[in-house]
Amino acid sequence: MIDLELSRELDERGARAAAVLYSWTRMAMKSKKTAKTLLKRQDRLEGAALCWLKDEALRWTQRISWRIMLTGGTVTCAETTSCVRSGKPLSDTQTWRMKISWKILDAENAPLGYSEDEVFYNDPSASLRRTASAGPVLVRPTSSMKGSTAPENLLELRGSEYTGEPLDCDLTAAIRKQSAKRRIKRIMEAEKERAEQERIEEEQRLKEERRRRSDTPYEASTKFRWATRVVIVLGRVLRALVSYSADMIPETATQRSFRTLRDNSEVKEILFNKSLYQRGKSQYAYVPEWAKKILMKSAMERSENELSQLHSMLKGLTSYDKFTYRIQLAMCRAMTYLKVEHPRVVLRKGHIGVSFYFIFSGSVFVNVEELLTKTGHVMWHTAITLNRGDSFGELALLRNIKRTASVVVREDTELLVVEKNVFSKTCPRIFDKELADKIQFCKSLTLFEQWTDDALKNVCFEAQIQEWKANKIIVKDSSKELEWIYLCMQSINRLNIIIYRATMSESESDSEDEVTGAEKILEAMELSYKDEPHAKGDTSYIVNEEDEEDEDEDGTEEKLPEIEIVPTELERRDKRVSENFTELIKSESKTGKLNKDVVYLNIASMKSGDIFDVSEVLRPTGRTLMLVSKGAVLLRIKRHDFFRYSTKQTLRQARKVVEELDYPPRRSSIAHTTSAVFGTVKKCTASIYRERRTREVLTSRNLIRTEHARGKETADTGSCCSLSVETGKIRSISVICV
Ligand SMILES: Nc1ncnc2c1ncn2[C@@H]1O[C@@H]2COP(=O)(O)O[C@H]2[C@H]1O
Repeated sequence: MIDLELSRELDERGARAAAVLYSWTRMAMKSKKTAKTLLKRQDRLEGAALCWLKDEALRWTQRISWRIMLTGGTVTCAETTSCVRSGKPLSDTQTWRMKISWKILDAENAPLGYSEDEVFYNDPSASLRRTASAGPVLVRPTSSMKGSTAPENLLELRGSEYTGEPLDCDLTAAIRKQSAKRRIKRIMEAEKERAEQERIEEEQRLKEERRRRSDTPYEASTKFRWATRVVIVLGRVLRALVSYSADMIPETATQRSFRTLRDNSEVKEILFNKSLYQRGKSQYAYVPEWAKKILMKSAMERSENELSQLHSMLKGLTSYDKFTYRIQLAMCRAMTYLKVEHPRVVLRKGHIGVSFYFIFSGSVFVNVEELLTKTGHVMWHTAITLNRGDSFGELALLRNIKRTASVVVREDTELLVVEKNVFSKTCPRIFDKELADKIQFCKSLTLFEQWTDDALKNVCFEAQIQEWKANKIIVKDSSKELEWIYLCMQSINRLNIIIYRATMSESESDSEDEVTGAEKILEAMELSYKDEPHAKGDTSYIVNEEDEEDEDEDGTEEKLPEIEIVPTELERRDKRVSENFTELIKSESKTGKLNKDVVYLNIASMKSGDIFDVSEVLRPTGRTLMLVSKGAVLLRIKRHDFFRYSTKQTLRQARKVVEELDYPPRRSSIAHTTSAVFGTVKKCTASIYRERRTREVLTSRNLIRTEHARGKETADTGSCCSLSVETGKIRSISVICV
C-alpha cells in the first residue's frame, strides 16, 4: 500500500530537489563552463540537493513506528547528465531518483526481510512498481487511509503491526547530532585531505625550490666558466689579430723613432699638440661635443642650421677648403665622426676602399712598401705624416683600386669620414681639376711633348703635388731614389739647390784646417736661409721667373723678389717629414764623416719646369745627388708609371732632350770642379781662413756669401772662401768651399 499523500509529498520534494538541481545546472550553464566542468559541478549539485532531501527525509522517518536512522543517501536525476550536456532545462516531470540508506535503531521491532536501502522514484509507475516490490519500508496507514495525518497512523511497516508507540523525542536530536558529527567528520576529513594535499604540494614546492636554489649556483658557475672560456678565446683571437696586424704592417723607422720620443719622459712633456696653442688659425682643436651630436645624426636629420655650424667648424682645414661651398655642404650632411686611438690602423694596403677621411685632430703615418733592389726584400717605410687638415683615402675611391698604402695613427686622432657613395658623387670634380693642372704642367715640358693625352693622364693620376719648406732635404741620395721623378712646378723664393756629395780620397783629407773650413761653409749655406721669410715656414712667397732672370743679369742678390700668393689648388696635398739639411750636416760632423772625407757642392738650381736628375732617370750612372728645398712646389711622378706609359719614340725623344740639356752637369765637369776645390782647400791655412772670416762677418750680414757669376772663376787660391764656376750649359752653379 502506498500512502499517496506521502508519495505525493515525496514527489513534490523530489521535484523541488530536481528544480534546485536544475537551477544550479542553469547557473552553471550560464557561466559557460565546459561539459566536463559542469559534470563535476553536477556532483556537487546533487550533493547539495541530497542534503536538502536528507533533512526532508529525516522529518518523515520520525513518523514511522520503528525507529531508523538515516545514515546516508544520494539523489540523482536520471536526465540531469543529458540535460547538462545538452544544456536543456530540466522539467519538473522528469525522472529523479533518491537512494537513502538508514540504520534500524530498534531492531527488535524491525520487520523481517527488511533491507536497509530503499530507492524512490518520482516516476509514478516506477514508484509504484518499486514501492510494491520493495521489501522494507513504506507506508500503510493503520486506521484511516484518507485524511489521516497523525504519524502513528500514517506509516505502517508492511507485514508488521503498528505499535503506536510514542516517538522518541531525543531521536531527532540524536540523529541530528550524529548527522552533524558525521558532517563535521566529513568536513574534517575533507579538511584533513586538503591539508594533506596542501602539505604534499608545499613539500613538492619546497623540494622544487630547494632544487632550484641548488641549481642556481650551479648555473652561475657554469655561466662563469663559459664566460671565462669566451674571454680566453677572444683574447687569443685578438692577440693573433694584433700579431697578424703587426706582421702585416711592421713598424717603420719613423714610427719607431717617434715611439722612442714618446716613451722618453723628458721629451714627452714637450710633445704637445701645437694646434691647441695656435691663435686664430683654429678655433677648435678637437671636435666639440655639439658637433659630435650633429655628426651622430643621420644625414636627413641634420638641419640647415646644423650644417652651417659644421661648415664653420671645418672651414680653415686645408683639404676641406679645396672643395666648393656646395660640395662642402654635401659632405657636412653626410660625414660621420670617428675617433681612432693610438696605435690603431685606420686602413690597410690592399683592402677595398670604402671611405675618405679628413684629419680634424691628431696625425697619422702613411706607410708604404719599398722594394730593396739589392737584397730583394720588401721594407715598410713612412712616406708621409699627415696632420690636422690633411685628408687621405681618395685614391682607392677615385680609381676603384685597392688601398695603395696603410695608414696608422700616430696619436689619438679624430677623423671625419665621408662614405664612398657621397664621395663619388661630389668630390671627383676637385680631383679632376687637380689632375687637369698636373696634365697642363706636364704638357708645357719638352720632355712630354710627344706624349698622348691618355698616357699623360695615366701618369698624372698618381702623381702628387707637394709643397716643401726651405732647408728640407727632398731627395737625400738620388742613387737610392727609385720611386719618383721630381719636377719643379714652382720655385718659391728663388731656387732649389742640387748638391753634389763628393768624397775625398784619403791622401787629400788629412788636413785639420780644411776640415774646419768645409764644415763652416756648410753651416754658412744653411745660415743664409735662416734670415729669409720662407725659412720660417711661410710659404706664401713665390718668385717671378722674370725677376729671377733680371736678378741674374744684374748679379745682385740683395734685391728682394716680388711675391705672389700660391694658388689654392696648388696648396700642399701632402708633406713629408724629412730631414733638415742643417741637421744632416750637424749629425755628419758629429760622427766625423763630414770632417774626414765629405764635401757638399752646390752644382745646380732648379727652376720651374726643371726635372731633378732626369739624365740619371734615363741612363743611371749611380752618381749621388741631393736635392734640398729653398721652398718649392714639386710634382712628383712615379718612375714606374713614366716608363710604363712611355713609348719607344717618347723615350728616344726624352734622351735627346736630356742630352742637349745636360742638366745638372755630368760627372766629369763636377769631378773637375771638385778636385779644383779640394786642391784649393789644401792650400788654405787655418789662420788665413779665420782672419778672412772675421772680416766678412763684420762687413756682411751673411757670414759667407755665395756668389753667382757667369764665365768667371773667382776662386782665390789660399784665401778664397767662395768659388763660382760657369760651365756653359749650366744656368747657375755655385760651388761652395773654403
Ligand atoms: N706616397 C703617398 N703620399 C701621400 N699620400 C699617400 C701616399 N701613398 C698613399 N697615400 C694616401 O694614403 C691612402 C691609402 O689609401 P688610398 O690608396 O685610398 O689613398 C691613399 C692616399 O690618400
